[in-house]
Amino acid sequence: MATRALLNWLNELNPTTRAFAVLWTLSAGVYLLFALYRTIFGFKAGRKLPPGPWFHFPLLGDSVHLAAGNPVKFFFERFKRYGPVYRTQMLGSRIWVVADTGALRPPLNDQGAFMQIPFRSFRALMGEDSFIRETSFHGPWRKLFGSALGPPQLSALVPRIEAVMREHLAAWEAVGRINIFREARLLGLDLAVDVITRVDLPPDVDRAWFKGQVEVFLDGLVGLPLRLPGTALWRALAARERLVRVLVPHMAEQHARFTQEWKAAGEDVARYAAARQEQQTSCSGVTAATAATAPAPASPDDVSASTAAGAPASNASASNSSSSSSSSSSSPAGPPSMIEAQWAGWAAIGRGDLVQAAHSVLHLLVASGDTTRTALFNTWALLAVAPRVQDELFQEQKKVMEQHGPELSYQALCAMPYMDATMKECMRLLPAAFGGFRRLTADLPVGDYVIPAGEVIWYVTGLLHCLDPVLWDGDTSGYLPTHMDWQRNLEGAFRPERWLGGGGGGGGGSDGGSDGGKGQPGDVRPRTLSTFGMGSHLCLGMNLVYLEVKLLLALVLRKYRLRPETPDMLRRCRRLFPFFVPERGTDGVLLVPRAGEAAAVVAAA
Ligand code: HEM
Repeated sequence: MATRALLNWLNELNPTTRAFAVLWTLSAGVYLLFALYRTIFGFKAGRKLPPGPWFHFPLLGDSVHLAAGNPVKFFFERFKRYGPVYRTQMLGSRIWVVADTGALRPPLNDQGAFMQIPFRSFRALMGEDSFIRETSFHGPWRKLFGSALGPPQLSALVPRIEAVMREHLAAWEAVGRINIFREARLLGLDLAVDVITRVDLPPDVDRAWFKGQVEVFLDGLVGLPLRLPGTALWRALAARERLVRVLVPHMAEQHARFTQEWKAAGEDVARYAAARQEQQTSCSGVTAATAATAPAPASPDDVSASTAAGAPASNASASNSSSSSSSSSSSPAGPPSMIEAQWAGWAAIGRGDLVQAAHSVLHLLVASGDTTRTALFNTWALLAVAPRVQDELFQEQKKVMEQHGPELSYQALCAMPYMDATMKECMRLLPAAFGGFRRLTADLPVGDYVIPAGEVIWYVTGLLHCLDPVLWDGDTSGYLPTHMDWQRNLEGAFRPERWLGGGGGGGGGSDGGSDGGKGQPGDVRPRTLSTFGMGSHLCLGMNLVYLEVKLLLALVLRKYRLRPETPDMLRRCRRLFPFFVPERGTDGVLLVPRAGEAAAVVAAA
């Protein structure tokens, strides 16, 4: 009956539409059969495979659900249904979400797995290879990269970061408000291009044009893998070509210098790192590498290492070294730059050519561009709706100014425990990165299940924070546990004081000697902060990001209160994945001068 009705309907269509309908139905059928085949027979028999939803939207998978809704809520629902390991689909890739920190430990420490972002669009733009997977020299390479971001280097970066920020602040002050979403992106781009990567451009290339092309490139990274004219990936690939064309001739000289040094070090990362460190010590009189290399935490859930490294170390000797940590303009006798560290990594796997060197600049912009802007925006967004926290921060700034004067030096930035706590709390509630991926090279047992070698696993930051063994009591009956429900209970969820408390909920005072913040009995220090990764690939830019966000907040909050033009901006926000995108027109924040208060403090200081 139904078949006859279908045939009649088809007969009534014009030939072109009919052909199209038949083709579409056939391809949908083939796709479904293929998906079924892979699900049933795609794995070796005899293993208990983790569960997952039986249906996924073709190509898009769970990105459909995630695009409109709170992703933590979404993953928490899945966790309730399937437990700590389940199958999902994202942008054409099958992925296994793993929320069991014990099971994550080996893969996150490069045992039976390597780092790989599975999204095809990302791989098309960034390439398939990565030297970061090479365990034989990953340790020395981390040391090399880390030495470009030690306390002396960070200290030297402060004035540059501040100059860029002050320029932006002047523009916001002129109109008395900030569109925090757009402005965070522009500021993030300026910091990534002008300060972190320090791209040096030929005089005839417009920097604004260059940054515009970088934006197009970044926009194509996480999207549908469609290389069709007009798609984000298509435009990003074209932007990449243009950027590389500009960079290649201009960086030839610096790259030639690097190649010479690289050869002199026997084309070995450890020896190159040692040689650079030697030069650095003899140039500036300080050894940055020891403090710079954040040690990988012993285990993924041992976040004490990651949280301890989550802010510039207060006791680090912050030399006022003027040594450059720039990429394009550093001299070979100075400390290594981040880009040189990248080049060493590529050269070590036989990719030391100039074109790859230009691609490395883009890789560094990816590592630092959207992540930094998301950290800036997420922090602003939470603070704008939390006047209590703003006031606590202002009180802390008053003390910092009394002790260090009005200048925002590296030392002053290291003396802000409540600000550190606020940053961590923002990164816990609204992580600037949604986790990391590993491709398994060996079967991974998780509880009763086994994920086969070859599959991709994903630790979802927000879910791990939700299941924090210290904050979560195991109750799955509610909407979301209070410590993550910032959309409906901001005061209960957003509590920087947690990070100042000890294990028993003692409130402020025990972290770095702060007396800032009003702790409550429930303010227990969280165990999990995975925003910057876990295990042996813990983010190397973490201290830099903390420094940037703290500097911006100090600059703004010393003079202004932030007041959102749309007070329920956070609740109205629909798009949170992969980055928090507010509803159009709701991200305006007013700069309300602190009038006499601020002026009096500055005068006293
Ligand atoms: C808010 C900003 C940032 C966030 C949230 C972030 C997050 C992360 C995460 C989650 C990882 C580990 C990935 C994994 O385990 O799969 C990572 C690694 C890394 N990040 Fe960041 N990142 C940020 C900013 C930066 C910046 C500014 C830089 C450079 C200046 C940077 C450089 C790196 C590098 C080089 C690694 C690889 C480390 C390794 O493989 O040993 N990141 N980042």
